[in-house]
Amino acid sequence: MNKVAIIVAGGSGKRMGGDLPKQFLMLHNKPVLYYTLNTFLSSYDDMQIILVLAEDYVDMGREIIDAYFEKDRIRITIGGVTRFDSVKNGLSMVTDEAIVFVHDAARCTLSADLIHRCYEKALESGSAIPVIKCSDSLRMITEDGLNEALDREKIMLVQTPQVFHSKILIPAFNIDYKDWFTDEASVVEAFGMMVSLVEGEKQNLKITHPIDMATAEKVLENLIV
Ligand SMILES: Nc1ccn([C@@H]2O[C@H](COP(=O)(O)OP(=O)(O)OP(=O)(O)O)[C@@H](O)[C@H]2O)c(=O)n1
Ligand SMILES: C[C@](O)(CO)[C@H](O)COP(=O)(O)O
Repeated sequence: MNKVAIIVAGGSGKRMGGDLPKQFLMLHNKPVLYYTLNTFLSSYDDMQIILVLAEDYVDMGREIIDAYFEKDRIRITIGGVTRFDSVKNGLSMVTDEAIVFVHDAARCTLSADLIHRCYEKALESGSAIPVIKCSDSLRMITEDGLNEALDREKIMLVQTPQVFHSKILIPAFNIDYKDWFTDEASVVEAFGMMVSLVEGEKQNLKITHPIDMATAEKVLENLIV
């Protein structure tokens, strides 16, 4: 089956702060985006990439591709205002039937094993959403402004890549945007379909705040053998 990864790198990294979006910050002398692209390209020889970039950062993205990768496996498209828009723009370039991986550029420490696990599950069931258990206790703020404990055994933390058969994901993204669409699973569910979960991995952190850069650097030290 064709394999296409839509790597969403069109965000501005407000929570990280600074002038440069986090996907272009350096970890061990290479940009965050390099590690994400490299893991996807190495995971399968026939993996194709659609890289979604904000218009102002297309040149920077091209420079990374030119410096490190074979150009013929990576296409670039422009992102949108929301993550949903960026994924939708990427999906518009998927023309053949495929297993589609949607992945945050900011999750640069995932393993190829996770990509393989998601692919196998999506082939079998149509979708694969990686999740991990929560190691903190959880509280929900209730409508009356108070709070109550949640059973953490019933809560899973959701990661990317979120992987679907193109026959599911493309029509799902034709529905109207809702502000609670924080990932592809929520879009597909709103479209009326269930999603399948697979075991994610703790190392697959989403670089969001400055402290995450130090953690990612440490994780990469163990990944780069
Ligand atoms: N309009 C957007 C918003 C986000 N993303 C991408 O979606 C991924 C997950 O988003 P997040 O971690 O929230 O990144 P930012 O939107 O850049 O961060 P922030 O919310 O702090 O501004 C990132 O790889 C980001 O580049 C995107 O492609 N297009
Ligand atoms: C897609 C995601 O990474 C799954 O955990 C997450 O929902 C992205 O959220 P953000 O608001 O863009 O940080």
